[in-house]
Amino acid sequence: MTTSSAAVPTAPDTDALLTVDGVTVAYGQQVALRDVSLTVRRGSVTALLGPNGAGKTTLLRAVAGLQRPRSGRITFDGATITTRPVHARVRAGVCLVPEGRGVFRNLTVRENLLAQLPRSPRSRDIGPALEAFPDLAGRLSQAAGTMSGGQQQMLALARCYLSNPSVILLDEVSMGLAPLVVDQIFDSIGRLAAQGISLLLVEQYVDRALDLADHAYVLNRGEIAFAGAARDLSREALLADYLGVEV
Ligand SMILES: Nc1ncnc2c1ncn2[C@@H]1O[C@H](COP(=O)(O)OP(=O)(O)OP(=O)(O)O)[C@@H](O)[C@H]1O
Repeated sequence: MTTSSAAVPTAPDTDALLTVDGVTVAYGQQVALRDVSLTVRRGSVTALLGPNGAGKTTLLRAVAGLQRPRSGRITFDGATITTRPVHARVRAGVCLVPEGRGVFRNLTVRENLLAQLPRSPRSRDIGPALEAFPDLAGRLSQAAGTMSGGQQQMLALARCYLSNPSVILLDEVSMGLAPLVVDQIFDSIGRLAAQGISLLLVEQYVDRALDLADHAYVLNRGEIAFAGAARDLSREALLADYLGVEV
């Protein structure tokens, strides 16, 4: 019997940390994601771009376990996690910084950080977060809701960081912040990436996202319109070719 070249198995993508494979998500009759596939490689930054309503938040929520796909598969670190509950995904190393920050406004900075940790007293150490986000160290007793938007966003990042993630899903972390503060946030997430944490970055500041990213995907109306190297995607091409906006 002869073997054809088509029968040669392809090597598994050992670089892949997170894989979204043919995922469809619908809200009732409305399909928000249609057969979407995406890979986040170990130690890489992946930008997920697209217009309002494209399905970016829905994709992050599906990966985090907040939205059940209608079909398709999500794998993380070699295991299928499509139907695993949120807390199991956090424990495995998947953390979401949601749109709107997701900090407890009435709790202090210290309480917000402690709330991220397991109950066991031995593991109640918020030191690593304060080392990574030193601006929070002087604000431990301050109610999170009384801090600036940028400081709250830092706290949201610090909370994620404490769960010792392998991948952080960032949903428009720069939303509503002044340009100088956006710089600080990007510096912080650049430092997380430099530590080897993979990032899946949904961002309205396309240029900044593409500067930081290795890979990029463009979602449009629930479908992938571009997948490739971030350096191959300019802001102009994104607008003109994928979103149909004259530039
Ligand atoms: N809870 C929901 N119920 C019904 N439809 C929803 C719900 N959440 C999102 N959608 C719809 O799903 C589609 C994708 O929304 P999604 O928020 O994922 O897009 P997005 O790309 O993150 O947009 P934005 O940049 O505005 O946040 C949109 O048409 C939206 O109206």
